[in-house]
Amino acid sequence: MRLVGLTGGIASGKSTVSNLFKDARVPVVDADVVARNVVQKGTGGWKKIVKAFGDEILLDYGEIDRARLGQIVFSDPSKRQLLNCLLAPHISSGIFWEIAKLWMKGCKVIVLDIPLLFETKMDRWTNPIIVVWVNPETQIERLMSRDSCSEEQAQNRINTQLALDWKKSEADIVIDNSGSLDDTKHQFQEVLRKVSEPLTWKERLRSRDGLISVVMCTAVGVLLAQKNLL
Ligand SMILES: CC(C)(COP(=O)(O)OP(=O)(O)OC[C@H]1O[C@@H](n2cnc3c(N)ncnc32)[C@H](O)[C@@H]1O)[C@@H](O)C(=O)NCCC(=O)NCCS
Ligand SMILES: Nc1ncnc2c1ncn2[C@@H]1O[C@H](COP(=O)(O)OP(=O)(O)OP(=O)(O)O)[C@@H](O)[C@H]1O
Repeated sequence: MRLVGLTGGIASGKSTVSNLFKDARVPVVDADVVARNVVQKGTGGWKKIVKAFGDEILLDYGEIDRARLGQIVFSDPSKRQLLNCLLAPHISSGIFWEIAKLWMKGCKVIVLDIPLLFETKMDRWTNPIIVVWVNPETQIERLMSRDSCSEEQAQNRINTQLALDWKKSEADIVIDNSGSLDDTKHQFQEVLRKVSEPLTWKERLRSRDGLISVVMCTAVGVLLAQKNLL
């Protein structure tokens, strides 16, 4: 099994690229979706947030007010760290289960779309690592327009993550998403070709079919050895 890391900066275009993978029928685990699921009303993550941030963080129907929580944590590093610590175990086990489900289905290449891949050190588990990069002006423009926020708010959010240029320097593959969507789609074709290359023997061993083959071969070997001994 090949775990492909897909990361970048806020609003750099990860979801745009992960949609291209989905269109190409490559399964994607989206950490933002996992992070949303683990704080749904009544879950362990939800209880921790309510305990730490109080009832004021809830909407009328009991779900977390994400916009409000975002305002708090993106303007206060200690609160952000608290939220990260509370949710990290839930998010990593959520991602683990999503991978396990796809592994059991026999998927050989899985894309992990994780915004904080480097920050959470999950880059250790992925190879290759794709970084979706944009130039700073485009990033801030797209973030302001998507989230209807001020330049200051957008810059604050960007500053909460490791520098996108540093992430780019750590990448195995870089997609420059500063241009048009067609330009990104064009680069994506080459990326898809690379991630779809035949698995290495290590990756094959980690796949469901590889593990089944190893277990079968071992069982046959043990049976043959026993037969020879009798
Ligand atoms: C702060 C929250 C409530 C804001 O929710 P909202 O719906 O407005 O944004 P959403 O979850 O879609 O995230 C948008 C982007 O913000 C960035 N981001 C999210 N959390 C963080 C964080 N803790 N630190 C830095 N950037 C973050 C990511 O680039 C992400 O793609 C939410 O992002 C959250 O619960 N974050 C903590 C969980 C987490 O770490 N998520 C990232 C998964 S690796
Ligand atoms: N090549 C492009 N041309 C024009 N707009 C784009 C392009 N790529 C992405 N966008 C727009 O920029 C915004 C951010 O893109 P996207 O949501 O894919 O980023 P993201 O990295 O997934 O964001 P987040 O970190 O918040 O999850 C979206 O509104 C998207 O429609």
